[in-house]
Amino acid sequence: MLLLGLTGSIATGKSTVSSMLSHPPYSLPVIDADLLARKVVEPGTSGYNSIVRYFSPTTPDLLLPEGSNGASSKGRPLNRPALGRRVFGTTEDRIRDRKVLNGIVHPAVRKEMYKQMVWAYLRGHWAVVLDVPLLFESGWERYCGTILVVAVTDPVIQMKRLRERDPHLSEEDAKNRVLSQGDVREKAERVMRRGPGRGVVVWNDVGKEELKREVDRVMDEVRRSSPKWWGWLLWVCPPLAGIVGLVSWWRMRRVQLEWEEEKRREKDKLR
Ligand SMILES: CC(C)(COP(=O)(O)OP(=O)(O)OC[C@H]1O[C@@H](n2cnc3c(N)ncnc32)[C@H](O)[C@@H]1O)[C@@H](O)C(=O)NCCC(=O)NCCS
Ligand SMILES: Nc1ncnc2c1ncn2[C@@H]1O[C@H](COP(=O)(O)OP(=O)(O)OP(=O)(O)O)[C@@H](O)[C@H]1O
Repeated sequence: MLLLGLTGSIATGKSTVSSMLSHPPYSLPVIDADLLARKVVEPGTSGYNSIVRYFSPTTPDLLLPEGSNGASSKGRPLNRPALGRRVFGTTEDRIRDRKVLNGIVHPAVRKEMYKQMVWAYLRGHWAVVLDVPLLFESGWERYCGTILVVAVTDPVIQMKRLRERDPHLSEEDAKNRVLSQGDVREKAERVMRRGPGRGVVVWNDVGKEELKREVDRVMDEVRRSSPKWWGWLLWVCPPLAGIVGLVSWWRMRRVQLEWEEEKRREKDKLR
């Protein structure tokens, strides 16, 4: 089964693309990391308790008021925009707090993702989509046979779509969110290093019709490098699937390390 990583940056169109991939003619199962990241911090979970322990002394509005939607005997839900204001941004304390939050949420999300991947494999799907906004930042890159980056060439389009979709965000909040992630154009360049069919970019600067055509174009490329019959062969022969998975992991790890080394060298030159 092909692990098809789907990433990009905030509001570049990942959810729109994942919805296209989950419908015919693709009908692929989608594992949505954002959705899981919400589930693992619901009141009563250990993720919720850790967040409340660390953030509540310094964030008075961390929880939604009593009687709000989702409140139960297990506690009041997190006030996500307030927590977002605490962790998104480029100052030292925001970066530190973001790391703390990631350290609480990411391991729990990974566990849920493993469970859903096994389930998709048992059901015989030729591929499963891993919709992970922070795919490169969280180290998932090497596990994916193919990575699809949804990108826009113009950051103004990204900000405009973000503010139209989330009108509750101020311009500063929206900027802080965009700046909290790696540049999507750099992600697009990075993914191409993986080679044809292993790294693909869907450009999403124009309308949704054009986006659909872009998705069809890149999925043709993915299918050519990972045809259905190959998926079936791996399914009926789990040891072969294990070997192929290991080889792919090793090759993609090399691509990842080479990229990181190159970026380190570039930074050193600027010092
Ligand atoms: C800070 C939180 C509570 C804000 O919640 P809110 O509902 O306002 O935003 P939402 O979760 O829908 O995220 C929107 C987008 O922000 C970006 N984003 C989310 N978390 C992070 C992060 N830690 N670093 C950089 N970007 C992030 C992603 O592109 C995401 O798609 C929430 O984003 C969170 O818990 N983040 C930490 C967990 C995480 O990394 N989630 C991403 C997938 S694993
Ligand atoms: N080609 C397009 N033309 C016009 N609007 C678009 C296009 N693609 C996406 N959008 C809109 O832009 C907004 C952001 O798209 P989407 O939610 O798919 O992004 P995302 O990358 O999943 O965001 P996030 O990282 O916040 O989850 C949505 O309101 C969506 O309808």
